[in-house]
Amino acid sequence: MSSVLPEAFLDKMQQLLGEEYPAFMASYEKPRYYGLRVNTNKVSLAAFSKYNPFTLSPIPWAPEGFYYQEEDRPGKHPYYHAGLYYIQEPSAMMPVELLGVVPGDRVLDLCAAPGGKSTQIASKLQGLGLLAANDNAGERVKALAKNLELAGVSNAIVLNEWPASLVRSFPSFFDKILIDAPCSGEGMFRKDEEMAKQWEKHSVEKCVLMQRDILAHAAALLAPGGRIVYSTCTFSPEENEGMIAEFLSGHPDFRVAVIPASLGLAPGRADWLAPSGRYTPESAAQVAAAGRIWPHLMQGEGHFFAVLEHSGSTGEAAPADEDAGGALRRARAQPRGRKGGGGWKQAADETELTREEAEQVERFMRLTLTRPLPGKLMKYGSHVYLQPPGVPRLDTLKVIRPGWFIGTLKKNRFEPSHPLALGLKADEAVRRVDLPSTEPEAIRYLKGETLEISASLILTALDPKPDEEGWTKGYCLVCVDGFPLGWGKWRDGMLKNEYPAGWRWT
Ligand SMILES: C[S@@+](CC[C@H](N)C(=O)[O-])C[C@H]1O[C@@H](n2cnc3c(N)ncnc32)[C@H](O)[C@@H]1O
Repeated sequence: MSSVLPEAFLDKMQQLLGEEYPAFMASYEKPRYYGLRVNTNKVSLAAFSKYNPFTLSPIPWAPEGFYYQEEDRPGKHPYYHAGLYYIQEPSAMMPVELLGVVPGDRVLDLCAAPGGKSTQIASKLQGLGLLAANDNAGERVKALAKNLELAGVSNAIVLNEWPASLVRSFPSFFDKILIDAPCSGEGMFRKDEEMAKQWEKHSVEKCVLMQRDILAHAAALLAPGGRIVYSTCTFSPEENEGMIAEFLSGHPDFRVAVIPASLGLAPGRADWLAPSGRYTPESAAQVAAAGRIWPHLMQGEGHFFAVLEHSGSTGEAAPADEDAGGALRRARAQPRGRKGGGGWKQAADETELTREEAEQVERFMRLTLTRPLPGKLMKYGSHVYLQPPGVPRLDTLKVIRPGWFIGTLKKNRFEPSHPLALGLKADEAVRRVDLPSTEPEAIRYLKGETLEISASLILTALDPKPDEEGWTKGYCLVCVDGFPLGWGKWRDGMLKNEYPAGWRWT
């Protein structure tokens, strides 16, 4: 593999690493690592270990993360379609671990597509608080929305914005912000040879410009006392230590928090920073507290991480042992800013359902679900969403999902969405059918086939069971080993397949 690495990159790494360079180069001849992360929003680790069909071993820095073997192919299992895990490079699980998310936090994932870290944040939130997942790339943001829906996330909004535009709607709003920055990707060359081929000498300078802009706006989006994690998958000091030193020089109310030694990270390389007019010697010295994953030292691809803590509105540093929820409580006490003017995408009152529309949704819920769902009902066009509490007005922003997409208003009826099915627990549906993952029916369902299912196989969480004739007829949640896959419509022994075409097993 080392033959595809660009000469200029190799020269640079040799200069930086000195004696360590041969060990670094030897890592390119070793196979890459494969990782998956269990979605604890849907299944506990203990329950997953009972069902797990793969050969897994734990990733030391991520409690929900596991290495798997290449031949396991977890993307080709019905559990993938139930959103029970996300396939993610092991090092990429570190930034969210460092963010210290607790249920109830307001979290912004600023550069979020395709959503690996957003789904991890959502697992940590456990359905409480708010995740705002944003990416400025129009195509990539669609994958982000889909991955959040597959993961069954009900408390997220998805935005397609530039950071500067977010500041107008969310000034000093978020308790935690993740910046998984666009970068020159040098740490990914072993995983993806194409990235090595695309690397060019000037990519670092281009990325630095983007990173500077993103970091500056993130500071304005953070609540007093909040935390930013900045991460890249590249080695270049300009995009890492240099960027952080520069940020600290312009933002004296932030400091780099020390990363627990138990995570086993190599330190930030303050010694790689030459004197520069862009940062002070004091800021440069602080970056030693940042962390790096080196492919020759740990079982993952190359990454950089810095935890940036805001000192709090009083100007005093937050106590080191304060729990992450402390930042949240302080932040909650702050008055929140409201939107700025200009460029309305949809007037606020257009998002309200008419009485008839609200009744249609309510009727569906009563007939199909065992309990009402929390959140504020709203519509964008004919699409109905449940928005988590605490979201300010979004009408100046490009909104991809203003909340959990639960269904569509049709003429005189409400049609449930696929994301609604994926965000439910099996016992929340009045009717469900449970397909074993070991039988072919689960895959036949995922391929879009109609299934023959006798009435005796329609289960319900209602106790006592409904006694009216024909209760088994209607929308039925199709599950694999007890985990929702999607909707079917049952009638007279046939389960009409409602699995959407764009999601099907191929
Ligand atoms: C490293 S990738 C993010 C990967 C993602 N966090 C994950 O775990 O799946 C960086 C992302 O930043 C986005 N991006 C680039 N410039 C941006 C900007 N100015 N504002 C917001 N997002 C940006 C890119 O479109 C890209 O999707």
